[in-house]
Amino acid sequence: MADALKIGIAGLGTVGASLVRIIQQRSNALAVACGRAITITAVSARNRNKDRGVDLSGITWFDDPVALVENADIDVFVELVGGVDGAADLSVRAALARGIHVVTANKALLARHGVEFARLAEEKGLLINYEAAVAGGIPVIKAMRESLTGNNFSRVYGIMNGTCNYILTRMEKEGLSFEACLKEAQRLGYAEADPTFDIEGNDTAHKLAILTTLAFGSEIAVDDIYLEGISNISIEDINAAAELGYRIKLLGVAQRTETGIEQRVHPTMVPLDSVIAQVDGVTNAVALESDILGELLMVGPGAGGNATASAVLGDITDIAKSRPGAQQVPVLGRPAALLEHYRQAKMKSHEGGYFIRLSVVDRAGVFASIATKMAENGISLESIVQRSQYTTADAPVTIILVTHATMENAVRKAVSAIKHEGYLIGEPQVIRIERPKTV
Ligand SMILES: NC(=O)c1ccc[n+]([C@@H]2O[C@H](COP(=O)([O-])OP(=O)(O)OC[C@H]3O[C@@H](n4cnc5c(N)ncnc54)[C@H](O)[C@@H]3O)[C@@H](O)[C@H]2O)c1
Ligand SMILES: N[C@@H](CCO)C(=O)O
Ligand code: NA
Repeated sequence: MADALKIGIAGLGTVGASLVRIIQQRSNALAVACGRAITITAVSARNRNKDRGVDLSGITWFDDPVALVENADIDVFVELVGGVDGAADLSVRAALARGIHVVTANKALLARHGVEFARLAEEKGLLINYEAAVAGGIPVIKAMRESLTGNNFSRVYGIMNGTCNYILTRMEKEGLSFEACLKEAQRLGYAEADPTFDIEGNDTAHKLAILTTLAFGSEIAVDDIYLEGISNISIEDINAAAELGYRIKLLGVAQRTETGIEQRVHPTMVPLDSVIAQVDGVTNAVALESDILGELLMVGPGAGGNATASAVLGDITDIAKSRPGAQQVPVLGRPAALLEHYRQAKMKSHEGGYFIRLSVVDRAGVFASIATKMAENGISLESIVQRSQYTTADAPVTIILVTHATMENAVRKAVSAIKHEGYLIGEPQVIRIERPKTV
C-alpha cells in the first residue's frame, strides 16, 4: 500500500469536528477505497480544551493555522476556519507557498480570492478542492469541473443556502416566526458565524459567483451580483404566493443574456408544481441548463456537519487517489490564465415575471390608477387582485399584481409612478418570478 496521506485540519467546529469523527470511524474503509490510509497529523482551533466528542490524542495541536501549515508534516491542508481575511486567507496562502494541496469549505474566501489562489496553485501543480463550499454535500463542483466539460451553459440557478430555505419552509409549514427559525438553524450548525451573511443573501452570492465562473469561464465577479435577502419576506408574502400557485425560495441565478452575464440573488417565486418548489428545509438544489446535456437538477443536503464533511472527505480522497505528476483538474474548471473578463448584464434589463404587493388606502379609483401605471409602462398583467382576507375593516387594502414577462426597468418605473400618487402605504413588495425549464 502507498504511504498514508497526511492531512492537517484547521477549524474544529461544526464541519471540522464531524470530519475528524468520520475519518477516525472509517479509517479502514477509506484506506481500501483510496489504496492508502488517510492520517490526521495536525489540527488547529481556538480552544484546545473544548470537548468535541473526538479523540485528538496523537495529533499535533497548533493554536495558529499558519503555524500548522508551516511546521506540520502534511500533504493536504484542510481549511475549515471560515472568514475571508485573517487565519483562513493566511493559512491557505502559506499552504500554496509551501507546495501543499488545499481543501476548503470556505466560499467567502474563494469568492474573494479564488482566481488568485487558482493561479498560485497552478504554478505549483497543486490542487484546491472545494466541493463543500457550494451546496454542501451535493457534488456540484465535481459535476461542473469534471463531468460536464464541453457543455455550454445557458443558466445555472438554485437554492444554495440551507439556513434561508430552512427558515422559509418552517415559516410556511409551521407558522413559526423568522427569528425562531433562524435560532434553530444556528443551533443545528447550518448558519454562518455571522448569520447576516445567510439571510441577506451574501452566502448565496459567494456560491453563485463560483458556479458562474465554472459555468461561463469568466473571472469571479462577486461584487457584480444583484443582492436581496429574505429578511423582508413576511408571512403575508408566503401565503399570497401559495394562493397564486407559487412558493418563495431564495434563489441564486446566473444566466447568459445578449448583453453579458446576469447574476442575481433574491427571494423568488417558483411555480408550486416545480421540483424546486418541493425542496424543503436545509436541502439545497442546483439546476444546470446546458446545450449537450439539457437540464440537470441536483438536490441534496446543503448544510450541517455531516453533509458538509462528506463533501470535504470526497475532496481529500480525490487527492489521496490522484497520481503524483498527473495533470490536475484546473481549480476553476479551466486554467486561471484562460478565464475571460466578466461582462455584466445590468439588472434593470432583467426580463421576467413579477409579483407586486401594494398596501393602499381604500379609495375609489386606486385600483384603476395602479392598472393604468402598469399599462403606461408597457407591463401586461397576468392578474390583479384585491382580496378581503388580506384586510380587516378600516385597514389598508392589499392589492396583488402578477405580471407577464417584462423588463425590470419598466417595473421600477411603474412602482415609482405609483409611489408618487399618494395612496400607497409603506413600501411595495416586489418579488421576481423564475420559471424552471422543465422540472
Ligand atoms: N456549517 C455548515 O453547514 C457549513 C457548510 C458548508 C461550508 N461551511 C463552511 O465551513 C467553514 C467552517 O464552518 P463551521 O460551521 O464548521 O464553523 P464553526 O464556527 O463551527 O467552526 C470554526 C472553527 O474554526 C476555529 N477557528 C476560527 N478562527 C480561528 C483562528 N483564527 N485560529 C484557529 N482556529 C480558528 C474555531 O475555533 C472553530 O473550531 C466555514 O468557511 C463555513 O462557511 C460550513
Ligand atoms: N450557512 C450555509 C452553510 C452551507 O454553506 C447555509 O446555510 O447554507
Ligand atoms: Na457541494
